[in-house]
Amino acid sequence: MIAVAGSGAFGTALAISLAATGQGVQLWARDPAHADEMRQARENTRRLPGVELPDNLQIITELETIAAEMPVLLAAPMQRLRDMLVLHKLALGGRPLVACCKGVELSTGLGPTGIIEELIPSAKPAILTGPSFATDIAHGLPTALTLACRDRDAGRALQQALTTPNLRIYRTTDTVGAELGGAVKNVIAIASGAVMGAGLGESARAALMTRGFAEMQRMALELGARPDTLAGLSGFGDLALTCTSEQSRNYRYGQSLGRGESFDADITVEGAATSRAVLDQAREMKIDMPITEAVVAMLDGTLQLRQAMEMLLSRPLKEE
Ligand SMILES: NC(=O)C1=CN([C@@H]2O[C@H](COP(=O)(O)OP(=O)(O)OC[C@H]3O[C@@H](n4cnc5c(N)ncnc54)[C@H](OP(=O)(O)O)[C@@H]3O)[C@@H](O)[C@H]2O)C=CC1
Ligand SMILES: O=C(CO)COP(=O)(O)O
Repeated sequence: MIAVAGSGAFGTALAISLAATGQGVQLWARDPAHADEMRQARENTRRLPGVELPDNLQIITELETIAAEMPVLLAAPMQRLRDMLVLHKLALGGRPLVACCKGVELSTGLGPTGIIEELIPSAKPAILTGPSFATDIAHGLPTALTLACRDRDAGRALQQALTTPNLRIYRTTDTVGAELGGAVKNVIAIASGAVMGAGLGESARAALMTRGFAEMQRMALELGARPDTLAGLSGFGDLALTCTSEQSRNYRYGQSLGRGESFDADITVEGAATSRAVLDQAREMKIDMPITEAVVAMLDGTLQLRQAMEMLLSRPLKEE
């Protein structure tokens, strides 16, 4: 038995995938009307339309009903994770909590496991991240993810619990690397989408992805991440997926910036707030992150895409 808190696209997809092992899965929705809709339609029409919810997936609206010590996957957006934990602190304590969000909190500079540690010290924090689109997971397409947990034994148990026939889980204790890979790749995906939206070409995108990967490494290694984590699913893997697929909301958001079009403000775009949080931290640590800086300036409207490209191309020539 396992529980997923948050019935957005990703939480629902993970719940469906976990249910495919035959075990009971509880999926928590914060909005009772949404829960009722899902119970009646056996589908999450709001967030993940077109996929049936299996019979062994139970929709719940009270986190207090989840059995003690059972792991809970936390599938709220990054900037909402704190609110969710504050509200449900008692129900979530004393168990493994697996963050399924990507990013850095704007108000504190913390990643998901840092927020869990701060608010629910009795929990065992972990993060599930890596290249995967919710619809792919929900349709049972093969996917590989990284589970990062500083507690080695808890990490092993979670790896077993979260593996499904189509979802292969790799394990690490490097939460810093796993979190930063997932956070920075969304910033670079916005930049990649902008370059493609403006018609600057695939060669420019490849350069941006590579130099974006260098930014990811610069910050993460300084913070103690391991190089192999960044080269793995949660870093390079997710960067490659998100910077090249129109399934990605961060990429599509970037495309609309590049085309000078507006974008639906209700769509979750984690890289927007995270780019600002990463840049704040980079400035504090005196780390050079020019692509992140350009993304933030474009989001603030202080720089147009063409100017951003000129800025990046006119930087002093240096060794790779
Ligand atoms: N979608 C994907 O393909 C993937 C997503 N992720 C990550 O998963 C995370 C969630 O994204 P995703 O599921 O796609 O987002 P969605 O936009 O589909 O859904 C967001 C969900 O979070 C809920 N929520 C919002 N605020 C709160 C809150 N304060 N407390 C509790 N729940 C809240 C929403 O509830 P309500 O509906 O009631 O508003 C909704 O169910 C992101 O960090 C994303 O990067 C990772 C890999 C793949
Ligand atoms: O994280 C993801 C793919 O791994 C999903 O990307 P988006 O949030 O950009 O849709």
